[in-house]
Amino acid sequence: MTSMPATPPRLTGEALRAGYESRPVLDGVDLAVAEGKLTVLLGPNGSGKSTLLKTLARTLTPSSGRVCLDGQDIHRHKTREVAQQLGILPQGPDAPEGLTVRQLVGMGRFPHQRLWRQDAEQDARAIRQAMVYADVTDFAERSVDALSGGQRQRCWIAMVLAQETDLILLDEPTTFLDLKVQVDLLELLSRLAHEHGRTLLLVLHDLNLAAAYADELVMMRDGRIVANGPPEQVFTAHHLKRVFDLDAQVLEDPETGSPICVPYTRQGARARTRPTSPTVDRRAVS
Ligand SMILES: Nc1ncnc2c1ncn2[C@@H]1O[C@H](COP(=O)(O)OP(=O)(O)OP(=O)(O)O)[C@@H](O)[C@H]1O
Repeated sequence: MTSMPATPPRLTGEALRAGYESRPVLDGVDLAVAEGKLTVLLGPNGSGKSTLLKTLARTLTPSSGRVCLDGQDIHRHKTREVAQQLGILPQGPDAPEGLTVRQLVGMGRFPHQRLWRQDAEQDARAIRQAMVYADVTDFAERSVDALSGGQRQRCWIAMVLAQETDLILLDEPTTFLDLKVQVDLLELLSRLAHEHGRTLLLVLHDLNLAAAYADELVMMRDGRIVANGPPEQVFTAHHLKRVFDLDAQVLEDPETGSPICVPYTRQGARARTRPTSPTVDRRAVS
């Protein structure tokens, strides 16, 4: 029996160098974003994660190397064509003043609309579904700028979901969200990949959530990829030290088998083993 050929990656970066005016950031990055999987980009502040995301989404033009969408240089595709296939949520986006949640989510439909051709039913369905997924239906008619940081973040996520693209790039989508909402969102994104075949690339800062939900982890430092592969292979004490300069031990989640990192907190450990106040033996007092 012949095995099915693996789907070739639709989005790739080859030998990417990119940055801002006189500040080079990406230093020769090669990345093929795994199809139908959830990939998480990890790295310390300033390591180039957002720059890589923006370069892959065509928001930033590389000074050398190229990004390919379906095998063709992404800059050769029309903007609308790219927007129909790739949705990006940048870090800390701003909504125009007074915009309601429903209007913001509706903006995700722009790439699918033309002056002379609009499918109102399809748009309304996509907007409704995205609002349910991101759990923002309750405040659909409220102004985005009158919401809390976490509620606003969910509205932006709904907007990207309403775009109904196969490729979804999210820069720190869990910022401002409480832990339960972070977990709910990662469950949803994971379902989009595993049940609906979407390809997701996210930047996260929470190492353990990244290790728990990612199919692939990409670890960056100083504009370069240091490690790339399934969490069980790359989420190691060695890489955490090399990428984050973090001293930690990596254990295995007894339920799921996912790697978990426990940072060594020397001060904390010392405080626990050396109590600051004298211990009182209650039996001696009574
Ligand atoms: N618009 C800009 N103009 C000039 N320099 C920038 C700009 N955006 C980012 N940089 C610089 O590029 C470098 C990489 O930034 P980038 O935002 O890609 O890092 P990051 O890994 O996403 O960081 P963080 O985790 O803090 O969001 C940093 O030194 C940053 O100061």
